[in-house]
Amino acid sequence: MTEAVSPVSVAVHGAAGRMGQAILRAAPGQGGVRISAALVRPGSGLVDVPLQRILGAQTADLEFRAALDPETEVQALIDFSGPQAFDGALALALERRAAFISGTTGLDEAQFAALRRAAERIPVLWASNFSLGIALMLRFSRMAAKVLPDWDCEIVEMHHRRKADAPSGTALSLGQAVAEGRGVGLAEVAAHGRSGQTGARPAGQIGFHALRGGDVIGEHTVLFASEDERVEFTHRAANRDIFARGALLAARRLAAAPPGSYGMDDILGDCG
Ligand SMILES: NC(=O)C1=CN([C@@H]2O[C@H](COP(=O)(O)OP(=O)(O)OC[C@H]3O[C@@H](n4cnc5c(N)ncnc54)[C@H](OP(=O)(O)O)[C@@H]3O)[C@@H](O)[C@H]2O)C=CC1
Ligand SMILES: O=C(O)C1=N[C@H](C(=O)O)C[C@H](O)C1
Repeated sequence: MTEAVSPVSVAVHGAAGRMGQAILRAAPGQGGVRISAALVRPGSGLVDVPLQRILGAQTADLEFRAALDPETEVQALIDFSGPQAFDGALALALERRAAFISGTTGLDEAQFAALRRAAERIPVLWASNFSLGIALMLRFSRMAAKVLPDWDCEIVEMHHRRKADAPSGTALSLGQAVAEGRGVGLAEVAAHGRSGQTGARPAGQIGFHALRGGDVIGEHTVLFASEDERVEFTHRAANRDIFARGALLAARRLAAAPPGSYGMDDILGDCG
């Protein structure tokens, strides 16, 4: 993948949120990118407030805005907002012919279809998780599911009390990887939580369990159990910088890429 030579102009959509702020803070330390806009919800109390007043002197010398100034250069748009705001972000990237990088979870099928259509016109990367550790865990999970076809698989995740969607997008991606490893459709084998007289666990089921509490940034375990043994893969995020760095790296790499649908594997390359 050819990288842009001069710093890539990046607009952040959802800039007031936990992830938006993490990206704005991480950008100055990450070479090859320049924040050109920080977009917040129209009506937000942050409209026209300088970023540096909220995020410190190292961040870009810009104000939060509710709309993109027509003069502002945007080569990549990074979106971490919510399903209700996602369509507007994608429309903006298409209008500007900018690369679209989104980590927003809880999207519906129509929104994923819109992403696929957009990829015919601009570079698009949607990932439920931008960390290196989860990219690796997706590979392990697919591989383990293939090697251990008869073992029971359960996916457990825990997040902070403010998370709006469940199970997490990452848990669903991990479930998808397991289903792919087994050559089955996830929708046919997924079970979300258990309660009451459930009966014995059906063979081949993939169970999802979502815990919520406190300020947990994101923890995921994929567990495979047989009668005699158990294998567990666990990833724990210690901060949001791991997601921010992944999204900024994707922006840098995709700004000069041809239209298409990209994944974190395209960005990170072969980890071996
Ligand atoms: N893929 C990954 O690696 C990761 C994905 N995520 C996902 O990213 C998303 C955001 O997470 P998080 O930052 O924790 O959530 P927050 O709720 O902290 O942030 C979302 C932000 O989007 C803002 N917003 C709402 N509507 C608009 C709009 N029309 N224009 C611009 N901004 C808008 C909200 O504004 P307001 O507060 O004013 O309503 C809020 O500040 C979630 O879907 C989450 O699951 C999170 C972490 C990592
Ligand atoms: O909302 C969050 O916080 C997170 N969401 C993503 C998800 O739904 O998988 C990724 C990460 O775990 C944090």
